[in-house]
Amino acid sequence: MDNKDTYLLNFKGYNFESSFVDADFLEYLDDFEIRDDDVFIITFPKSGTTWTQQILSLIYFEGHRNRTEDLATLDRVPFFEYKIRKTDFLNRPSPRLFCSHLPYYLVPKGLKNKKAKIIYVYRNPKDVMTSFFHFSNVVVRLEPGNDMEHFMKRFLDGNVVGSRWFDHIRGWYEHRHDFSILFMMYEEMKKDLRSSVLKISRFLEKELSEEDVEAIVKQATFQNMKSDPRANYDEILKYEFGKRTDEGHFLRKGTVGDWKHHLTVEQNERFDKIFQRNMKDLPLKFIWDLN
Ligand SMILES: Nc1ncnc2c1ncn2[C@@H]1O[C@H](COP(=O)(O)OS(=O)(=O)O)[C@@H](OP(=O)(O)O)[C@H]1O
Repeated sequence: MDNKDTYLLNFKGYNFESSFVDADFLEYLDDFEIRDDDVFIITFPKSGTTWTQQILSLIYFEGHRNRTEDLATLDRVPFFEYKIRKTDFLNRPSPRLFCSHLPYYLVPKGLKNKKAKIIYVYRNPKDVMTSFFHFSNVVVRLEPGNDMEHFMKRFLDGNVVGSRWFDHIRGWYEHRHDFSILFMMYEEMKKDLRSSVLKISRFLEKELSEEDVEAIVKQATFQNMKSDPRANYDEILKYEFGKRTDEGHFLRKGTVGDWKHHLTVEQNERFDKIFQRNMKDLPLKFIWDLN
């Protein structure tokens, strides 16, 4: 392990956020005991983790009725590798729901039993980078004072939490046959949330009534999640971790194509060239804009 930056912890070539990670747990990841009914959301940061946490929590907890209890989405679908809460989430009763940013090669080997399920959510990387830039420079100030040029270099070089975006998605895609995995695209979720909820519930073999679906879709919209403190990290970051500034929100815009307002023409062309070089043989489709 080595510390390239104060907030990055590199373990086996992958960058973690150092403040929430337990080095002993990382050593034990491979052997962590997976149960057949475990469900993992896996993402590169800023690709739709919180959104899918909310959908999953509603499918499993109480999607069919109003959410009355106080439990945050994060507590229903906690992070696997990050100790964000003190509770022992790992030993919860089944079914355990987790979210994670791990690369394919660091997840517990038990996931290869193909019984436990993985939902991998991906998003076009220009919007991922834009969202990440905002989060790191405005919401929590991991990298105060940096401009997009500086951040883009870090993002493309993989000097961010999650390491290189290209490696993360390629790894998971190329090893998809080793796992029981559903690929979801942020932009498709944005285009048609209802179909996305149905796709996820079918994959999880969870039957939903018409009423359930309506309630889940309603509670998983950007506006609803932004105004419900249980469904976003604004209060958690501010009052529990003391990390959040008063500027910006964890749920910032939730749109497709906002990168156009943040990248110069030259930066965009440079990004495209690097994207082509890294992705040309990967048959995944991307949506860069929804207009
Ligand atoms: N319901 C809903 N609809 C549309 N978009 C949504 C929704 N919930 C979260 N988001 C957007 O997802 C971005 C945050 O990504 P993550 O949740 O993956 O972040 S993290 O990795 O957990 O830190 C961040 O994107 P940006 O708004 O572009 O910054 C969130 O706004």
